[in-house]
Amino acid sequence: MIDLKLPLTDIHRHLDGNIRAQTILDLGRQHNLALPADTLDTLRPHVQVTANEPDLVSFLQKLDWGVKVLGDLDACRRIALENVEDAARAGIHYAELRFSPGYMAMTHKLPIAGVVEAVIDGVRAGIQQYGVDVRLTGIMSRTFGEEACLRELEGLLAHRDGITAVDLAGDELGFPGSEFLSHFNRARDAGFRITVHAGEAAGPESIWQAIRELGAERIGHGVKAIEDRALMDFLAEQRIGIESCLTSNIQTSTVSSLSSHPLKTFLQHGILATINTDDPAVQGVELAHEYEVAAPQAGLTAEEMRQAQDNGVTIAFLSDAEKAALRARVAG
Ligand SMILES: O=c1[nH]cnc2c1ncn2[C@@H]1O[C@H](CO)[C@@H](O)[C@H]1O
Ligand SMILES: [Zn+2]
Repeated sequence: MIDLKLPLTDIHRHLDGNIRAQTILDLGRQHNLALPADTLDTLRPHVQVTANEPDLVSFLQKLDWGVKVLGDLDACRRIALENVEDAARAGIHYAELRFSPGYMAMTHKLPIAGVVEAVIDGVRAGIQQYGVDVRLTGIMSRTFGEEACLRELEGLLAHRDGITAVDLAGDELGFPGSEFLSHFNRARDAGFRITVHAGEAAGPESIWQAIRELGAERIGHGVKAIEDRALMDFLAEQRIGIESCLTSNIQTSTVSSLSSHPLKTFLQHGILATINTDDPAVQGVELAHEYEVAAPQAGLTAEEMRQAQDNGVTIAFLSDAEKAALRARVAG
């Protein structure tokens, strides 16, 4: 259940994991690209999860067609703008949209800094048009290795003012956080806020590593913290928030069923855990589904959902004044 008096936030939402199927068709035609299907219905199974995937890496392949159709920087601007429209339609007041500029640039060899600029542009236009408050997080896609991540970081640094935070995402098992120390040292020196995907495919040690060595202020997913009581204590004490994505965790087979999802325990433990989508278009779910269907199935009470919703504002990458303004705007 969504509390209408509180801001609705989605602070873990991949912009390049939320490309509309119709837009994939349009861009495919526009750039003369061979797609696996040419109608919405037949394309859908290629770009959307239809049955739970066996693991994270299989799930992530569903994002590939969305970025393969990004034939030029205008296409990047378009999907950024549409993402803000989608967030507005979902009733979201404040969204942190994350994207991997190197992943978006890869197929058509677009300039990475150009992709960053186009996304910032599209999002700015969307904010004007739809009135949603948005911040951007740049992702380094670990799946493509250290060098590729360095190029992503450099593209993000070239547009430092338009980017709030950096993140590490992709294949957590194949590419441990320890390979990216220098990237995060540079990101922190530049004043970026830090969130890291950790404890999704790998265990609690990956979360410890993200906090201690990469400087994570928040953790994406963090599911495996449930296996380490000392870590849960630490997350609560240090106010390191968890960005939970319930349906995503089922679709990647990270958690076997919602009734065994650790979000409820995290909240009971006093951890600043939140409810988010991850990759809405790929998952075929929006944020309302997470509050109205998934969270109750994960055993959350109305009060626990309200707490999670409130935590979304508390751990947002905003200043205290911005958080207060956001709360006041919605409380009306
Ligand atoms: O649930 C997830 N876990 C880990 N990485 C993810 C998830 N969803 C998307 N990406 C990764 O984020 C980048 C695009 O924004 C890509 O690297 C994609 O694989
Ligand atoms: Zn994610």
